[in-house]
Amino acid sequence: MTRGEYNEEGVRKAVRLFLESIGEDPDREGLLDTPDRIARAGRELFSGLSQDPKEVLAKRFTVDTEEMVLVRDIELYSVCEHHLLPFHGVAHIGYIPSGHEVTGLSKLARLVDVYARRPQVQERLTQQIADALVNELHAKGVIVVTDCEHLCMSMRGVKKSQARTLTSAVRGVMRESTTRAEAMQLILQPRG
Ligand SMILES: Nc1nc2c(ncn2[C@@H]2O[C@H](COP(=O)(O)OP(=O)(O)OP(=O)(O)O)[C@@H](O)[C@H]2O)c(=O)[nH]1
Ligand SMILES: [Zn+2]
Repeated sequence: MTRGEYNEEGVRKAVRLFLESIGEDPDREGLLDTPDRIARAGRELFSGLSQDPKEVLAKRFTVDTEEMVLVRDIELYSVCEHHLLPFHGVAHIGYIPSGHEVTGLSKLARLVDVYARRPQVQERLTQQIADALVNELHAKGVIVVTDCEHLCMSMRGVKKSQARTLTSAVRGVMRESTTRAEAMQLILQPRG
């Protein structure tokens, strides 16, 4: 299925209809600019839909290592596809490069955003990050762990504000127990 372009006018109309439908007056002063604000904010919040992870990981360089690279506590903000409410937390990404080929550290954080800035479920987000590192960077092994709070579980519904959801995706040589244990130890290590 092909995706459409982001349509600001469509979002403006939908937000106006939404406001009317919840019993609000979209023409009262405080709400007059809201459809336009949401249309502009949505362009940013859902920008990942039009971004290609290949481009994010296209620039690479060589470093004399085939040891694990791990960036942890990468902030992430996404929107759950069931309620369109935010879920947010952190991603930890570890990978073992292939042929000394690495990506810039910031690109790992950009990769998180490519997949987070779209309607998501946490499990898929985690897997997509891991798969991009295998497919585009040809990483020999990858571990991605995400740790998030879902507002659909805290501000409504079951209202469990302390609940955190952790999901992981492990690929290639990172599945071996010693390598995986090393990565988990780095992820769980208290901040120094
Ligand atoms: N597996 C998974 N579930 C999610 C995620 N984000 C939200 N959910 C869940 O999606 C489910 C949707 O359940 P439904 O029964 O269709 O919707 P609902 O009636 O609004 O459910 P409640 O939240 O239990 O009130 C809920 O259990 C949410 O907690 C996610 O990233 N992964
Ligand atoms: Zn939800």
